[in-house]
Amino acid sequence: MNYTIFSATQLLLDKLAEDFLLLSQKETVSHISLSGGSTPILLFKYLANSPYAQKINWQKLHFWWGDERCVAATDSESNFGQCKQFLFDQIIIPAENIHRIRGENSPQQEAIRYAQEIRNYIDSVNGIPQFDWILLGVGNDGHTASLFPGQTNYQDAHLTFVATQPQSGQLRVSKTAGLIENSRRITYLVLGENKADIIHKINSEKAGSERYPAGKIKAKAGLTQWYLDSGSAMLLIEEKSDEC
Ligand SMILES: O=C1O[C@H](COP(=O)(O)O)[C@@H](O)[C@H](O)[C@H]1O
Repeated sequence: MNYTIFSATQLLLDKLAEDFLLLSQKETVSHISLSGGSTPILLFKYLANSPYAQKINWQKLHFWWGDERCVAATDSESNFGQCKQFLFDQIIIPAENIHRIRGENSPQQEAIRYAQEIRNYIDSVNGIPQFDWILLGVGNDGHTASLFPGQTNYQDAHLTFVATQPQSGQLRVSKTAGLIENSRRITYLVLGENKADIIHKINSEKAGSERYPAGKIKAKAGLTQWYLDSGSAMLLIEEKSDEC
Protein backbone atom coordinates (compact mmCIF):
# COMPACT_ATOMS: atom_id res chain seq x y z
CA MET A 1 0.00 0.00 0.00
CA ASN A 2 1.59 3.24 -1.15
CA TYR A 3 0.41 5.53 1.62
CA THR A 4 1.14 9.04 2.83
CA ILE A 5 0.09 10.02 6.34
CA PHE A 6 -0.70 13.71 6.73
CA SER A 7 -0.20 15.02 10.25
CA ALA A 8 -3.05 17.49 9.77
CA THR A 9 -6.15 17.14 7.59
CA GLN A 10 -5.51 20.66 6.30
CA LEU A 11 -2.19 19.55 4.78
CA LEU A 12 -3.95 16.74 2.99
CA LEU A 13 -6.63 19.09 1.65
CA ASP A 14 -3.94 21.54 0.49
CA LYS A 15 -2.13 18.80 -1.40
CA LEU A 16 -5.32 17.73 -3.18
CA ALA A 17 -6.31 21.34 -3.95
CA GLU A 18 -2.84 22.01 -5.36
CA ASP A 19 -3.21 18.98 -7.64
CA PHE A 20 -6.58 20.28 -8.90
CA LEU A 21 -4.87 23.61 -9.61
CA LEU A 22 -1.97 22.00 -11.49
CA LEU A 23 -4.33 19.96 -13.66
CA SER A 24 -6.39 23.05 -14.42
CA GLN A 25 -3.27 24.84 -15.69
CA LYS A 26 -2.57 22.25 -18.37
CA GLU A 27 -3.29 23.01 -22.05
CA THR A 28 -5.65 20.07 -22.38
CA VAL A 29 -8.75 19.32 -20.29
CA SER A 30 -8.49 16.78 -17.48
CA HIS A 31 -11.10 14.22 -16.54
CA ILE A 32 -11.46 13.74 -12.80
CA SER A 33 -13.72 11.19 -11.14
CA LEU A 34 -15.00 12.09 -7.67
CA SER A 35 -16.04 9.75 -4.92
CA GLY A 36 -19.20 9.82 -2.91
CA GLY A 37 -20.01 9.19 0.71
CA SER A 38 -19.13 11.48 3.58
CA THR A 39 -15.33 11.79 3.21
CA PRO A 40 -15.00 14.12 0.19
CA ILE A 41 -17.35 16.76 1.65
CA LEU A 42 -14.43 18.37 3.51
CA LEU A 43 -12.54 18.64 0.24
CA PHE A 44 -15.52 20.14 -1.61
CA LYS A 45 -15.97 22.73 1.13
CA TYR A 46 -12.30 23.62 1.08
CA LEU A 47 -12.14 24.02 -2.70
CA ALA A 48 -15.23 26.24 -2.59
CA ASN A 49 -14.23 28.41 0.37
CA SER A 50 -10.49 28.95 -0.08
CA PRO A 51 -8.50 30.99 -2.62
CA TYR A 52 -8.49 27.84 -4.79
CA ALA A 53 -12.09 28.61 -5.79
CA GLN A 54 -10.72 31.52 -7.86
CA LYS A 55 -7.27 30.17 -8.65
CA ILE A 56 -8.41 26.90 -10.25
CA ASN A 57 -9.35 27.19 -13.93
CA TRP A 58 -12.57 25.20 -13.70
CA GLN A 59 -13.08 25.40 -17.47
CA LYS A 60 -10.27 22.88 -17.84
CA LEU A 61 -11.65 20.28 -15.45
CA HIS A 62 -14.37 17.77 -16.25
CA PHE A 63 -15.98 15.98 -13.33
CA TRP A 64 -17.36 12.44 -13.22
CA TRP A 65 -18.32 10.06 -10.41
CA GLY A 66 -17.12 6.65 -9.33
CA ASP A 67 -20.62 5.69 -8.30
CA GLU A 68 -24.03 7.06 -7.57
CA ARG A 69 -26.92 5.99 -5.42
CA CYS A 70 -30.14 5.45 -7.41
CA VAL A 71 -31.97 8.41 -5.88
CA ALA A 72 -32.94 11.86 -7.12
CA ALA A 73 -30.19 14.50 -7.28
CA THR A 74 -32.03 16.40 -4.54
CA ASP A 75 -31.90 13.43 -2.14
CA SER A 76 -29.42 13.79 0.75
CA GLU A 77 -27.91 10.43 -0.31
CA SER A 78 -27.00 11.68 -3.80
CA ASN A 79 -23.25 11.85 -4.39
CA PHE A 80 -23.76 14.46 -7.08
CA GLY A 81 -26.21 16.37 -4.88
CA GLN A 82 -23.68 16.83 -2.09
CA CYS A 83 -20.97 17.93 -4.50
CA LYS A 84 -23.38 20.39 -6.11
CA GLN A 85 -24.33 21.81 -2.72
CA PHE A 86 -20.81 22.15 -1.32
CA LEU A 87 -18.81 22.87 -4.47
CA PHE A 88 -20.50 23.46 -7.82
CA ASP A 89 -23.09 25.92 -6.46
CA GLN A 90 -20.22 27.99 -5.00
CA ILE A 91 -17.95 28.28 -8.07
CA ILE A 92 -18.25 29.15 -11.75
CA ILE A 93 -17.96 26.03 -13.86
CA PRO A 94 -19.53 25.27 -17.26
CA ALA A 95 -22.52 22.92 -16.94
CA GLU A 96 -21.09 20.76 -19.74
CA ASN A 97 -18.06 19.96 -17.55
CA ILE A 98 -20.22 18.12 -15.05
CA HIS A 99 -20.99 14.52 -15.96
CA ARG A 100 -23.25 13.20 -13.29
CA ILE A 101 -24.72 9.73 -13.03
CA ARG A 102 -28.46 10.28 -13.19
CA GLY A 103 -29.60 8.44 -10.10
CA GLU A 104 -33.24 9.13 -10.89
CA ASN A 105 -33.12 7.09 -14.14
CA SER A 106 -33.70 3.37 -14.54
CA PRO A 107 -30.42 1.91 -13.14
CA GLN A 108 -29.71 -0.51 -16.01
CA GLN A 109 -30.37 2.10 -18.67
CA GLU A 110 -28.35 4.70 -16.78
CA ALA A 111 -25.36 2.37 -16.52
CA ILE A 112 -25.45 2.00 -20.33
CA ARG A 113 -25.99 5.73 -20.91
CA TYR A 114 -23.15 6.73 -18.57
CA ALA A 115 -20.74 4.27 -20.19
CA GLN A 116 -21.55 5.83 -23.56
CA GLU A 117 -21.00 9.34 -22.17
CA ILE A 118 -17.59 8.24 -20.85
CA ARG A 119 -16.68 6.82 -24.27
CA ASN A 120 -17.84 10.01 -25.99
CA TYR A 121 -15.55 12.25 -23.94
CA ILE A 122 -12.53 10.25 -22.85
CA ASP A 123 -9.79 8.80 -25.03
CA SER A 124 -9.08 5.11 -24.65
CA VAL A 125 -5.85 3.34 -23.87
CA ASN A 126 -5.90 -0.41 -24.54
CA GLY A 127 -9.54 -0.07 -25.57
CA ILE A 128 -10.65 1.36 -22.21
CA PRO A 129 -11.25 5.07 -21.51
CA GLN A 130 -8.46 6.51 -19.39
CA PHE A 131 -9.36 8.98 -16.65
CA ASP A 132 -6.65 11.43 -15.60
CA TRP A 133 -7.44 11.04 -11.93
CA ILE A 134 -9.91 8.93 -9.96
CA LEU A 135 -10.52 9.87 -6.33
CA LEU A 136 -11.96 7.08 -4.22
CA GLY A 137 -13.16 6.52 -0.68
CA VAL A 138 -13.19 3.34 1.37
CA GLY A 139 -16.15 1.93 3.25
CA ASN A 140 -15.68 0.24 6.62
CA ASP A 141 -16.22 -3.10 4.86
CA GLY A 142 -13.45 -2.40 2.31
CA HIS A 143 -15.70 -1.37 -0.56
CA THR A 144 -14.79 1.41 -2.92
CA ALA A 145 -17.07 3.12 -5.43
CA SER A 146 -19.88 0.51 -5.33
CA LEU A 147 -17.56 -2.46 -5.58
CA PHE A 148 -18.41 -4.49 -2.50
CA PRO A 149 -16.47 -7.39 -0.92
CA GLY A 150 -17.68 -10.79 -2.11
CA GLN A 151 -19.71 -9.41 -4.98
CA THR A 152 -17.11 -7.70 -7.18
CA ASN A 153 -16.37 -9.09 -10.62
CA TYR A 154 -12.80 -7.93 -11.19
CA GLN A 155 -12.96 -9.26 -14.78
CA ASP A 156 -16.13 -7.38 -15.81
CA ALA A 157 -15.37 -6.01 -19.28
CA HIS A 158 -18.09 -3.34 -19.09
CA LEU A 159 -17.34 0.22 -18.02
CA THR A 160 -20.25 0.52 -15.60
CA PHE A 161 -22.68 -1.79 -13.85
CA VAL A 162 -25.57 -1.79 -11.36
CA ALA A 163 -24.56 -2.75 -7.81
CA THR A 164 -26.66 -3.53 -4.76
CA GLN A 165 -25.57 -2.15 -1.39
CA PRO A 166 -25.48 -5.39 0.68
CA GLN A 167 -27.07 -4.03 3.88
CA SER A 168 -29.75 -1.68 2.58
CA GLY A 169 -30.41 -3.26 -0.82
CA GLN A 170 -30.07 0.20 -2.36
CA LEU A 171 -29.23 0.11 -6.07
CA ARG A 172 -26.21 2.05 -7.27
CA VAL A 173 -24.60 2.69 -10.64
CA SER A 174 -20.84 2.26 -10.44
CA LYS A 175 -17.69 2.22 -12.50
CA THR A 176 -16.27 -1.28 -12.88
CA ALA A 177 -12.89 -2.31 -11.45
CA GLY A 178 -11.46 -2.51 -14.98
CA LEU A 179 -12.39 1.07 -15.81
CA ILE A 180 -10.95 2.36 -12.54
CA GLU A 181 -7.74 0.36 -12.97
CA ASN A 182 -7.13 1.99 -16.36
CA SER A 183 -6.81 5.43 -14.76
CA ARG A 184 -3.54 7.36 -14.93
CA ARG A 185 -3.78 8.03 -11.22
CA ILE A 186 -5.94 6.71 -8.35
CA THR A 187 -6.04 8.43 -4.97
CA TYR A 188 -7.83 6.86 -2.04
CA LEU A 189 -8.81 9.54 0.44
CA VAL A 190 -9.38 8.18 3.95
CA LEU A 191 -10.13 10.29 7.02
CA GLY A 192 -11.02 9.52 10.61
CA GLU A 193 -10.36 6.97 13.33
CA ASN A 194 -13.42 4.97 12.30
CA LYS A 195 -11.48 3.92 9.18
CA ALA A 196 -8.37 2.81 11.12
CA ASP A 197 -9.48 -0.83 11.35
CA ILE A 198 -10.18 -1.29 7.63
CA ILE A 199 -6.98 0.52 6.66
CA HIS A 200 -5.02 -1.82 8.90
CA LYS A 201 -6.80 -4.86 7.43
CA ILE A 202 -6.22 -3.76 3.84
CA ASN A 203 -2.56 -3.07 4.55
CA SER A 204 -2.18 -6.53 6.11
CA GLU A 205 -3.59 -8.43 3.10
CA LYS A 206 -1.24 -10.27 0.75
CA ALA A 207 -0.55 -8.61 -2.63
CA GLY A 208 -3.26 -9.52 -5.12
CA SER A 209 -5.82 -10.50 -2.46
CA GLU A 210 -9.37 -9.93 -3.70
CA ARG A 211 -10.87 -9.74 -0.20
CA TYR A 212 -11.23 -5.97 -0.11
CA PRO A 213 -11.98 -4.24 -3.42
CA ALA A 214 -10.28 -1.07 -2.16
CA GLY A 215 -7.10 -3.06 -1.55
CA LYS A 216 -7.24 -4.95 -4.81
CA ILE A 217 -8.08 -2.12 -7.22
CA LYS A 218 -4.96 -0.31 -8.37
CA ALA A 219 -3.97 1.66 -11.47
CA LYS A 220 -2.54 -1.05 -13.72
CA ALA A 221 -0.13 1.27 -15.50
CA GLY A 222 -0.38 4.39 -13.38
CA LEU A 223 0.01 5.72 -9.88
CA THR A 224 -2.00 4.45 -6.92
CA GLN A 225 -1.74 6.37 -3.67
CA TRP A 226 -3.45 6.38 -0.30
CA TYR A 227 -3.86 9.73 1.42
CA LEU A 228 -4.50 9.11 5.10
CA ASP A 229 -4.93 11.38 8.08
CA SER A 230 -3.45 10.40 11.45
CA GLY A 231 -6.83 9.02 12.58
CA SER A 232 -7.28 6.54 9.74
CA ALA A 233 -3.57 5.64 9.91
CA MET A 234 -3.65 5.18 13.68
CA LEU A 235 -3.05 1.42 13.69
CA LEU A 236 -0.33 1.67 11.04
CA ILE A 237 1.48 4.24 13.17
CA GLU A 238 1.15 2.04 16.28
CA GLU A 239 2.51 -0.94 14.39
CA LYS A 240 5.50 1.04 13.21
CA SER A 241 6.35 2.24 16.68
CA ASP A 242 6.05 -1.37 17.98
CA GLU A 243 8.81 -2.35 15.59
CA CYS A 244 11.32 0.05 17.15
O1 LIG B 1 -15.54 5.52 -3.00
C1 LIG B 1 -16.52 5.56 -2.27
O2 LIG B 1 -16.37 5.28 -0.92
C2 LIG B 1 -17.43 5.53 -0.09
C3 LIG B 1 -17.17 5.28 1.36
O3 LIG B 1 -17.99 6.18 1.98
P1 LIG B 1 -17.77 6.95 3.32
O4 LIG B 1 -19.09 7.61 3.60
O5 LIG B 1 -17.44 5.89 4.31
O6 LIG B 1 -16.66 7.93 3.10
C4 LIG B 1 -18.67 4.98 -0.73
O7 LIG B 1 -19.74 4.63 0.01
C5 LIG B 1 -18.94 5.90 -1.87
O8 LIG B 1 -20.19 5.74 -2.44
C6 LIG B 1 -17.87 5.76 -2.84
O9 LIG B 1 -17.91 6.66 -3.89
